[in-house]
Amino acid sequence: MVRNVNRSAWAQRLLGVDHHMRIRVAMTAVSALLSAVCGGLVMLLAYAGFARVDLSLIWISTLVLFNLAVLVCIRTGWTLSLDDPALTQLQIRYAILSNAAGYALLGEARGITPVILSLVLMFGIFNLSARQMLANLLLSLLCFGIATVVVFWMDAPGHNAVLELAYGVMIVLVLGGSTFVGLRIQHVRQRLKRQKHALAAALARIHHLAAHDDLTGLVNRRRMTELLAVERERCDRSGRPLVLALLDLDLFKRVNDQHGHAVGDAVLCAFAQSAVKNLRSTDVLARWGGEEFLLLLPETDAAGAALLLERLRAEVATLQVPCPAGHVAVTVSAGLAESLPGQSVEQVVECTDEALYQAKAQGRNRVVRHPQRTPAARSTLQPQAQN
Ligand SMILES: Nc1nc2c(ncn2[C@@H]2O[C@H](COP(=O)(O)OP(=O)(O)OP(=O)(O)O)[C@@H](O)[C@H]2O)c(=O)[nH]1
Repeated sequence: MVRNVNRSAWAQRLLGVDHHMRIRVAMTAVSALLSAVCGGLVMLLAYAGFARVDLSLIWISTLVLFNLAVLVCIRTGWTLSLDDPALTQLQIRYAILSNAAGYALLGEARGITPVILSLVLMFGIFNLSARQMLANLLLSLLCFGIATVVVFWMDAPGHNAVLELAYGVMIVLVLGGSTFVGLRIQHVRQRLKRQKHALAAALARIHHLAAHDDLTGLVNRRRMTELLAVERERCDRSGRPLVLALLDLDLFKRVNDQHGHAVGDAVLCAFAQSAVKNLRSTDVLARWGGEEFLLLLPETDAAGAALLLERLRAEVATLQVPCPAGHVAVTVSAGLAESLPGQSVEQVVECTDEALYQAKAQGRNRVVRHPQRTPAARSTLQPQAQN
């Protein structure tokens, strides 16, 4: 257990804490390790007489030093502000130049360099675009073409027209093949990425549909019930009363009967839009039933809520919803209630329903506040405003 903790502390120190940093450092370290192994192989070939030891040493030293410098730059966070914080393109471009130089300098051991390069190109698969990969392939072919000319020009040991031709074909095949595989993997990755985004969008849409009313776009009854439970707990903690209002479009059946269901739907939408415009961002208006809407007013006392509802009622009365016959006008009635200590959400909603019933009974197009907070008025419901 203690050993595991020590090991992870060491891993954190070496690779960093950030997930992306860890991946960058690990990838660069693996690439550096592979370069070191390839360098070892070249040295082996040099000591076996296939390449000049001094040139091989210079070639390997620059390769290892470059890799170490890149590793330090990444691990210290120096590259974080760059577009390519993993320095992938720089590493690959360096590998292309270095291996092409190796091809020209390493004598009979030069055949190993295109293989090393194809290995390095693989590291670009995850970070480079298809365009960058193709550009790297072209640069590789160009550099190795120049290196081949240099081999002939310098009369490098062991060179021979047939052998160089074979190497040339192999270089094209190895680099072209690794780039092709890289492009395929890129393609699959891009498709997976697109599918992931599409799935995330579909999931967000499903969440939205589960919580919202299709017609008006308002929060639906299910979601409102959850929000009410949360607000109830908040009120319990703060000692504030829960303030709710139930709103109902007046004589809405008549709108449907006279103008048709589609116009009725348009009226519902127009009402919802107009109401939302008059609310604060913290207020929540939900479609509670057919033409019934429940309004949750956090951080608002009943007096403030009554003022807001009155403003909303007046605004709705000015609505003119276009229809084939001209315009439809509607009014709204509202029942307002404020919770007593210990009252459940259902009880408060019941109070709003009673107040709404009174608003309708008193002639509609008005706001009625439930009187349960004012004991003197318990037997009568108080109209707040009327036309
Ligand atoms: N167009 C449309 N109509 C709906 C929708 N949901 C409910 N309704 C209609 O709303 C009407 C409600 O009518 P009632 O409950 O009788 O009440 P009202 O005519 O509004 O009268 P009061 O409430 O007493 O003012 C019914 O005709 C329902 O069919 C809807 O989504 N779209």
